[in-house]
Amino acid sequence: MDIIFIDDLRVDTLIGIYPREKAVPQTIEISLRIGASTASAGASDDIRDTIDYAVVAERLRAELGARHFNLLEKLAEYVATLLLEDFGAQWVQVSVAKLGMMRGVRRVGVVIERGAA
Ligand SMILES: Nc1nc2c(c(=O)[nH]1)N=C([C@H](O)[C@@H](O)CO)CN2
Repeated sequence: MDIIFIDDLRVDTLIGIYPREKAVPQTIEISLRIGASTASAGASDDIRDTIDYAVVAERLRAELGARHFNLLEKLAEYVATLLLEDFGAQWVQVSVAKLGMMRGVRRVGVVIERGAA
């Protein structure tokens, strides 16, 4: 399977189970592996024949900037569903990380895979 990827996309969103996390946006990092055939864009050299990673990034910033999720698991599920249903991905791996949440830990997060590899 071909892969279109985005690494460490920074997005501001309300995320977390604590009252402060529901009121103050945090910056999270999202990394995506988007499984989709790139053969037709590889032949045509036309952006309309592929999943435009710039459009994906802007869509995620807009969607997540307007929402609150308690858990990273739920946010990752939301992103995976969006990529499969709205962007026509066949398979996705979604990694979502919070930064500096715990003393002595750089990042914490979840990685999920959805769709058919
Ligand atoms: N598996 C998870 N564990 C935790 C999450 C989460 O989203 N998934 N979230 C929190 C708090 O919101 C966190 O920000 C406090 O450090 C705790 N554990």
